[in-house]
Amino acid sequence: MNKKRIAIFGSTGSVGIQALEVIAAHPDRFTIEVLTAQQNAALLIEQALKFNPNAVVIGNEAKYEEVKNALFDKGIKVFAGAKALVEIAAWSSIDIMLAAIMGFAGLAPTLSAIEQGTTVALANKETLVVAGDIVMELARRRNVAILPVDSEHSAIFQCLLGEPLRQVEKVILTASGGPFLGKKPNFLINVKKDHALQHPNWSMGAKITIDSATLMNKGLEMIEAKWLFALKDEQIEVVIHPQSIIHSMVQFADGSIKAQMGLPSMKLPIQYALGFPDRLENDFPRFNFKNYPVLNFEQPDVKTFRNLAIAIDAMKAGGNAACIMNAANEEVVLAFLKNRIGFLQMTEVIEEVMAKVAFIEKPSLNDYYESDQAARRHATKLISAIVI
Ligand SMILES: NC(=O)C1=CN([C@@H]2O[C@H](COP(=O)(O)OP(=O)(O)OC[C@H]3O[C@@H](n4cnc5c(N)ncnc54)[C@H](OP(=O)(O)O)[C@@H]3O)[C@@H](O)[C@H]2O)C=CC1
Ligand SMILES: CC(=O)[C@@H](O)[C@H](O)COP(=O)(O)O
Ligand SMILES: [Mn+2]
Repeated sequence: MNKKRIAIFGSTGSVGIQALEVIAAHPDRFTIEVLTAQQNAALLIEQALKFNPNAVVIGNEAKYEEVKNALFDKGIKVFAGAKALVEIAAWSSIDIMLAAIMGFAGLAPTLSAIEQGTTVALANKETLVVAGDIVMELARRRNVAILPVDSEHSAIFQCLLGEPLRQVEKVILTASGGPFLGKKPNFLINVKKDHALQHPNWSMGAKITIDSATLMNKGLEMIEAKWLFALKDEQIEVVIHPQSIIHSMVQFADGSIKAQMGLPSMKLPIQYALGFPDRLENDFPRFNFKNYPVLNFEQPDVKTFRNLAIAIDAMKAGGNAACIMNAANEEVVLAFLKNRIGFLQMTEVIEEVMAKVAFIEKPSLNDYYESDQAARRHATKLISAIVI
């Protein structure tokens, strides 16, 4: 069997590190072709020395010398900068590009891989939130498979196998509710990043962990599901499920519901996407029903966690609305992580930015880039005026 040559864009992040663990456990199946990082040169070097890729890219050009000096006598090519990420994503030697960069920055390399005709294992949900129409249309034209890595979308993908899309009534995305499930604004007004970073079930990067706490993550995931599975807005529902055992569900035309479940670990959806269509054996801990006598479900509180309502409105508005929202969200999450703004102020800034940046009904890719920039400029201005 030919080994699949994997490029991990964002190998130093939470998804990237777990992907390397999956790959290390299956040396008969996978080799590493490319690894990329933004700031973490030390970990990128360590990963490269272990996995011996053809090339690495360090996004931050100031770290090029450090990476080059560590790897130049190992026969590993070293590149730096955002342009290199896009160019190397187009290498024909890559069988699967794992898109695990965080945020809008993941869009350009992913488009480049799709343009080349390379299968994409997609963790970076922001790519579809920002420009889902363009990304999916390009994938259709280039006949490229986009394999979901996000746990909910992997669940839906698995539930849909063998089922015609026209027989789908709706998808039901499960949400843990985050660390502040059940809390009200009088509590949320005082929460700090240390508490918000304590996700009840998943260990993830900082940005997505804050998104889970505000429920923005579920809003982003509704938009991601819309594009991935060609759904109408009204076919996408969210239910709070605090245990994160059911990863998501699909309800069909006859009312039957299929759910995909298991312990909350990203290794399974990562392995499933990389190994697809095979299910690879592993030693991951198994779910035991006896340890979970009760699974709970409830409606999301969109009055308190307004980010979810904002994202639903953006999804329905279409055009560049979700792109503007995403850019504002990336800026406010960063500011919250730096203790520059409060938890509830994140939502206020996003709303103000969305009211300010011009709506475009049918954006081009360039329009998306410009909307992203305009939203960030406006968000930065609003954030800098906040005193906490
Ligand atoms: N973590 C999880 O369990 C899940 C994550 N996702 C999605 O996967 C993506 C990655 O998440 P996660 O792994 O948690 O994120 P992390 O923050 O842990 O890692 C992000 C990765 O992207 C790199 N990176 C950050 N900024 C840039 C940039 N501007 N240009 C190039 N590379 C950059 C980082 O490099 P460096 O560290 O070197 O700076 C790092 O390798 C996100 O879109 C997230 O929503 C989806 C489902 C679950
Ligand atoms: C692991 C994963 O896919 C995350 O997106 C996770 O679902 C976040 O949990 P929430 O349900 O709290 O947003
Ligand atoms: Mn998810």
